[in-house]
Amino acid sequence: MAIPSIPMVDFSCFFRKDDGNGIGKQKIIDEVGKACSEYGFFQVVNHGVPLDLMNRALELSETFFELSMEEKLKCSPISTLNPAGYGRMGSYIGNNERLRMCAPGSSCNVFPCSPTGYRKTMEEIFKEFEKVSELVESIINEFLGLPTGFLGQYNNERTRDTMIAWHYPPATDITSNGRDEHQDSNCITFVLQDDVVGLEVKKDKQWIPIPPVKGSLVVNIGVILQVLSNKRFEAARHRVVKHRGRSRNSIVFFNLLGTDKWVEPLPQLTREIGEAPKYRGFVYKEFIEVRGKAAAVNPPSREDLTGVDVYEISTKED
Ligand SMILES: O=C(O)CCC(=O)C(=O)O
Ligand SMILES: [Fe+2]
Repeated sequence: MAIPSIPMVDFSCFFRKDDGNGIGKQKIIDEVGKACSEYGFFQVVNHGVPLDLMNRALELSETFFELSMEEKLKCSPISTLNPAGYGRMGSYIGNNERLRMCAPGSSCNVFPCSPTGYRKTMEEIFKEFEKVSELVESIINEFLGLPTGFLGQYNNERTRDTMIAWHYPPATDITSNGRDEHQDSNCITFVLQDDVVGLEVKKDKQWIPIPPVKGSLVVNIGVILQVLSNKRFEAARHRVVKHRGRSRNSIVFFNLLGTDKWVEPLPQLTREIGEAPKYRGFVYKEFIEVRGKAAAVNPPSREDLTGVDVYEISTKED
């Protein structure tokens, strides 16, 4: 049986002045909506993030992760509560590594002096990711038939957004595990991958590889949009499998919600059209706490498996 592939969408008409009567944009809105409903994933080209900036960010990240451990550890988070900085998954050398950053200008950011220009490049691409995430959010807003600008006004705290540069050393005989199967706990995620395969999405119990395509970004839906959309969209489960011969670098941008936000299936997609909500409402930070507690019980790498199922309203009759 042929392995299906996730849809590729071209956003160029959103950057042209001559889209006639908007037919081109409507086609893209429909394609994005269909991809989010069927896969929770798509790839996008002509998204507005400059290609040379994407290449530079990946190259500089690769150079950073090649530095000595002593140098990299100088970028450790400034406190245990600090989200930004260098970290390894597990304690042994050769394991997956990451450099996490908060919004440019945030006092929690820790950047290396070398390679030169790394900080500037990462801050630049962070800003570009913010723009493309606002565009995708507005496309989703249209597809769901919400009042113009509704999702943008609801999800209006950009200071919480996060970006992670990942480095996955090659697979060994002991492990090929890059990231365990998980759902993202945010609204929308953007992945810039280098040319090494590894990212996979689960669809109908089958793992579908997401091939690297030069100049493209991978977009995936997080659990918050799954709840808001009353499960019209699924936050697909995905994982990273390490390559046998090569290391892989990616830069992942997470569009996150303010921690005090109330999350529930939107009334426009439930009450107002006579549809039963599939989830109970919750405050976003409550969900983060639930996940944190689960992580304390389960091995930490399984943390992301805890989804929003705990808020699901059972439709079975007792
Ligand atoms: O590195 C990647 O391609 C994806 C990583 C990922 O799924 C995540 O950080 O949530
Ligand atoms: Fe993820």
